[in-house]
Amino acid sequence: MFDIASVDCTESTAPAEFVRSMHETGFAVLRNHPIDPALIDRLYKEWAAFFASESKMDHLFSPETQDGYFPFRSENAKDSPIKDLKEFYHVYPNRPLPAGVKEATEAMYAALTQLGADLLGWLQQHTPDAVKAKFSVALPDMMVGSTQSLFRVLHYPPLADGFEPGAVRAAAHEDINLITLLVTGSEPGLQAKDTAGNWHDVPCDAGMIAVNGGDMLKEASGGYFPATTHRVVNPPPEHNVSRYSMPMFLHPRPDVRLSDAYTAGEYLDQRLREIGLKK
Ligand SMILES: O=C(O)CCC(=O)C(=O)O
Ligand SMILES: [Fe+2]
Repeated sequence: MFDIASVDCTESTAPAEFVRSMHETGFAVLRNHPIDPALIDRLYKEWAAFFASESKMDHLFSPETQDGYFPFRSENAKDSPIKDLKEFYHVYPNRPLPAGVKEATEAMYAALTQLGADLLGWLQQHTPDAVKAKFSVALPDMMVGSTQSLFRVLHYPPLADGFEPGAVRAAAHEDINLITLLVTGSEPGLQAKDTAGNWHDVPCDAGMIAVNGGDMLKEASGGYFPATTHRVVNPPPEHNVSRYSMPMFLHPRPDVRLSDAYTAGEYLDQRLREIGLKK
């Protein structure tokens, strides 16, 4: 049974239901959450204009700081030889942003950081004591003072004629970080894999926020919270349109100890090399 909860954040049962779903499936979907729908709409409009403009090339990413614009086909999933069919922009705090998106993007970054801290509080509260004992500090405290969280704005363009066989919008992968808050895509396509290897559509209507656990949460919890494999499938030929989505990857401070084997900083460096974003 792979039951991704659709959690109404205003219900008293929300925290426990959220944590059950994160344990059993690695995913949960939030309704009635505190992120302003008008801000979500504004962001999608402003970023669509950015990706449609030639001036996006003036904002090419910096290999050192990893912020900025990553052109079409920059990234491959770990162990995948084929680049994904996407372009994206990486937002980090205290880095310049294109003028047309700056204000709303900074507001969204702050709002998702706050929501993420609240959700980590829910996880901390409803994790069994034996698992909690593994955390070097409480989960929300891992984020205090962190400037590492990454807000990624993704554009998957319509598929071009004759695109490389086997290429997909986003190949199967796990996220690296603690938890991801995904301001849901403008189009369907996100799927999560259960432990038997079956793929399930992640239910995300417009305005919902999908949450999933990453490798760092799995590492810190000794596997109690899985880092569920997910992917974005290509659209059917009769509906070949752009898709936008906006994941916020919550990253602890680099000095935070995840496990006996790794600090968060050591863990991140290793994974960025594997996905071709760092040399
Ligand atoms: O576009 C999506 O819905 C998911 C993107 C994703 O999984 C990622 O960027 O890690
Ligand atoms: Fe992902």
